Amino acid sequence: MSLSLSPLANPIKRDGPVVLCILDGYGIQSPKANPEGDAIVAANPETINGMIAEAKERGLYTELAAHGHSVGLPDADDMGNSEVGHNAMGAGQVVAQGAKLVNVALEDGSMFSANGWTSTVKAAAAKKGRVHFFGLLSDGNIHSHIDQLEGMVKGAARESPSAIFVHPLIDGRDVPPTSGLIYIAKLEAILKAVTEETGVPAMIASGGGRMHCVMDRYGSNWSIVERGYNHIVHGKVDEAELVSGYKGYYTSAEEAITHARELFPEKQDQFNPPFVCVDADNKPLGPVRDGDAVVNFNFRGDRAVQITKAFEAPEGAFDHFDRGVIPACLYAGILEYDSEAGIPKTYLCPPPSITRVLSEYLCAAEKKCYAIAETHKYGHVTYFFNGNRSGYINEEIESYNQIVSEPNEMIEGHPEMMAEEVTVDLVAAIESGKWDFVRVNYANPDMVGHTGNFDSEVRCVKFLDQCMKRVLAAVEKMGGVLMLTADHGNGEEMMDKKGKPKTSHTTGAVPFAIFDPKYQNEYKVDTTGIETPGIASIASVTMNLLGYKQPEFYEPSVVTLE
Ligand SMILES: O=C(O)[C@@H](CO)OP(=O)(O)O
Ligand SMILES: [Mn+2]
Ligand SMILES: [Mn+2]
Repeated sequence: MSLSLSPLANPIKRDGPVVLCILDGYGIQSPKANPEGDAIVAANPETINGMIAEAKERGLYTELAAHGHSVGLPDADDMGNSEVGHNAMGAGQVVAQGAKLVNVALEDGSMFSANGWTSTVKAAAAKKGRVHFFGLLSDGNIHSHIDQLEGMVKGAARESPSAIFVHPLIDGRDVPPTSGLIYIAKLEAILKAVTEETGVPAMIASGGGRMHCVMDRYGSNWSIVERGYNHIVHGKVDEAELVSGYKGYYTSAEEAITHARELFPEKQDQFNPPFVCVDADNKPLGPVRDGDAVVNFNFRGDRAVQITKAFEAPEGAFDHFDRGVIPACLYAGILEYDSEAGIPKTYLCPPPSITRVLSEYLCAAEKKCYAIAETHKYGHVTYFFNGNRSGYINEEIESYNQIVSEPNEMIEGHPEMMAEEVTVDLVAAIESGKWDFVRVNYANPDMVGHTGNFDSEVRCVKFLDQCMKRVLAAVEKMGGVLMLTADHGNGEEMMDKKGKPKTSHTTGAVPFAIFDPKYQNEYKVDTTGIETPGIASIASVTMNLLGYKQPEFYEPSVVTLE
């Protein structure tokens, strides 16, 4: 199939660029949610609301679905997330996502006969090695799912390894902020049943909070990865963690987490310190040894790539931290995380195949494309947007810019984050006249949303509104067109029904508004005949605004040209 696009008979003509502005986590509250928790409404962002009001008046506005089946998730009520949201916007197609593919491979058993499994778990077990699983312990279904872990632990036990060790990272970001012990109890029950039924000893060996141990992304803070590597591989808790009476070494995960809660009541699960489970002689239960298999059970790539590098890079080819004595283990990821870079080398389930993405078409049409975000979301507008591929499609006509983020992701005290720097760069890109298509992700509403701090979220939305004023002015000055939208909801639900802080994403729809100062009624936003208009439609709209028809297999455009 060729990548050439057919031109529209009557394309709209504008001098300036087409801009896609993604306010990450900026959703529309669903009627079921707590209205008191809507920080976006509370912030009353005048510029954004004014722009949306104008778009509504002109017929240039709609709401788009950004969760569940609209973005390829297994269940209709799965909340949205950045990976699937940016995949959908950038690919124009809804593909069955990793969450679903892993479920299928577990249900039909194909995971257990594939090479990924036999060359790691089965191979280690055959030599009486042990099998380790590490990853995010929850049913958030954004990075992982506890049911998938259960399926794999059971599958591993059937191979009769000498032991199974799980190193859970507690969540509190995709599930309620301090719900970790609920999942730990579920996991303990699973492991107990497996041990009783198969005779293979299965236990929790170490763990920690996801944002403090292991799950950094885009190289923002490698010390998070180091901390996780140390508790998983070496059964070691860094000295710096042993403060205020925290011991680091406990007889069970429950004891460790309970103690951390008593000592640090203000910490959410996401930031729980690392712990290592020890026996009666204070020896770690399950550090990684030569010949063991290690499975990362997170299916989403952004926060899985760095720890994978730490496991896979040979001696001398890794300089992010000192890994100590590196065990010769057999490592696998549950899914392939980066197809371009080939990470990981071994995986248990093939990833979704996301091909023929918007960027490929635009590059083939020689449209000049610019992408920008701060570090925490940089890969979202590049790697996720391009179908989980790192790097450029065509470096000669594309430029991707990363504004370096503060390494701390708990930014409630500084909800402005790097939005000012992003705005300065974005305005310059729009005004440069160099680009046909500019895309930007503003991280704030989502990242601040994950702190569960309502007032910070309000402050962040107010600040973004100031930024948008300058962005819209630049678009107007250049005679361009801007689409304002989001990848999923978050900031519109900062409290649950009981008024408690809510840190997770939502199932809310997102706004889709077109700002087009030179508009002369040439087209309209029109969703007639589209059953559930979703954010995957945005790729088609982008093509239309640039003068092309979208390919037939793309989701229908929500724009009709007159
Ligand atoms: O922070 C993350 O990893 C996820 C939530 O788990 O958020 P987002 O999908 O917005 O990146
Ligand atoms: Mn997001
Ligand atoms: Mn998020």
